[in-house]
Amino acid sequence: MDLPTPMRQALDLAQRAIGLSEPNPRVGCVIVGADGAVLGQGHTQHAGGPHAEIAALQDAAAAGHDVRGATAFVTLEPCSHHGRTGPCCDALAAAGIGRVVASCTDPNPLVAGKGFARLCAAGVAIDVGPGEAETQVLNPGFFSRMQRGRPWVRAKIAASLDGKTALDDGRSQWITSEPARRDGHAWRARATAVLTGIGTVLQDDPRLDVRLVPAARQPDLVLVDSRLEVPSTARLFSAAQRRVRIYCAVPDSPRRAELEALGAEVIALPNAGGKVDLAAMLADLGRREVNELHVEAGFKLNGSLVREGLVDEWLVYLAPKLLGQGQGIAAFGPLPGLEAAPALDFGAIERIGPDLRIVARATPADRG
Ligand SMILES: NC(=O)C1=CN([C@@H]2O[C@H](COP(=O)(O)OP(=O)(O)OC[C@H]3O[C@@H](n4cnc5c(N)ncnc54)[C@H](OP(=O)(O)O)[C@@H]3O)[C@@H](O)[C@H]2O)C=CC1
Ligand SMILES: Nc1c(N[C@@H]2O[C@H](COP(=O)(O)O)[C@@H](O)[C@H]2O)[nH]c(=O)[nH]c1=O
Repeated sequence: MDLPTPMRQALDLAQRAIGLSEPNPRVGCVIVGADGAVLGQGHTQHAGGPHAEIAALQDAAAAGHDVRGATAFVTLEPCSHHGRTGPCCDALAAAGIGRVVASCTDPNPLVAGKGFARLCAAGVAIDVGPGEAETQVLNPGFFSRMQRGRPWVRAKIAASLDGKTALDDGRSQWITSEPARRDGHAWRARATAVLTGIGTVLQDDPRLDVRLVPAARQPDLVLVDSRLEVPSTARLFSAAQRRVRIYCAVPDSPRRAELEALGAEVIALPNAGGKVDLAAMLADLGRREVNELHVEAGFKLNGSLVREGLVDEWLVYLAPKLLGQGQGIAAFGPLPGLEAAPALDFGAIERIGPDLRIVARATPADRG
């Protein structure tokens, strides 16, 4: 079905909220008069700032447009609750908007349908549906958190053409090109948080921040470190204004206070094997409003995440290089074999500089 032009414009605006609106969804709004002229438009701003509908109403007011009787095209059900901002449905009704066309109902079970009900009660006509699939694709993390109580997990891997992600001795070396690494930073920037394992920190001392592309905010850093071995001097602590959470398996470690003094939050979630309980960690991150979780980890943590069925999407960069048998480390530790392998669907495949970028998603049946 062809989308109405204003809804297409609203979806384009929603894209601009990527990396900005966390933990709020990426939403766009276009207000159109009876003659089809655009009266105001906007998208979700930073958390605590205006939602898309308010930004569009403000835009219309700034241009001196009268929106009474106009139609608001918005990519998600207008909110009905007092959160960091006031309810958008009340603002639309108070401004005299005559009709709201929304892509879909809010996936938050606590508020779903309430915005529409309030608009109806205020005499505003409602249409729901155009752009629903596009809104879900744009907001996998928000929908995942609301519907499954955990983030959308996207694991990035940078590998040689034969799938090796590090040298045998674990030495850090760039495998992929500078354009591919810059592209990887853009994916970091859209995530609420970046996750890594202690093995990667001890080997590479990575920063795992966004430096190669502009960023409205730095994603949080999440570290899986069973025994709290991360050195206090690790570079991941040096990024300014970034929240660092460390999941461990030792509730009473003497290192906790030292790491907390560096500003890190330390959370003990042990599993039966004395490592971090990864499913419980994802549920905890969901409660802490993490929408998209960008994983850059080594073969051990990647392997555990795959074996537990916790990865929703793969972002794989392949460099035109071959390391061959006996050289280089595979992207994953042992997996259960071809019969039990998780089913994946390829999505977009693009060339980034000299490398390839492949996006693959776990099929819905294989997502947790
Ligand atoms: N090319 C690429 O895309 C990337 C490559 N790398 C490379 O990977 C290498 C490091 O790999 P690796 O040592 O596997 O590091 P990881 O980042 O996978 O960290 C692994 C550690 O996480 C801890 N852990 C805690 N709970 C769990 C759990 N439930 N499941 C699995 N692990 C858990 C374990 O520590 P403990 O035993 O203490 O419990 C384990 O040793 C480096 O050489 C690095 O350069 C890393 C990232 C990306
Ligand atoms: N080797 C490799 C990558 N490795 C990943 O990048 C991390 C370093 O991040 P930073 O310290 O922020 O620059 C490193 O620890 C590992 O997770 N990434 C890539 O895009 N291409 C590559 O060839």
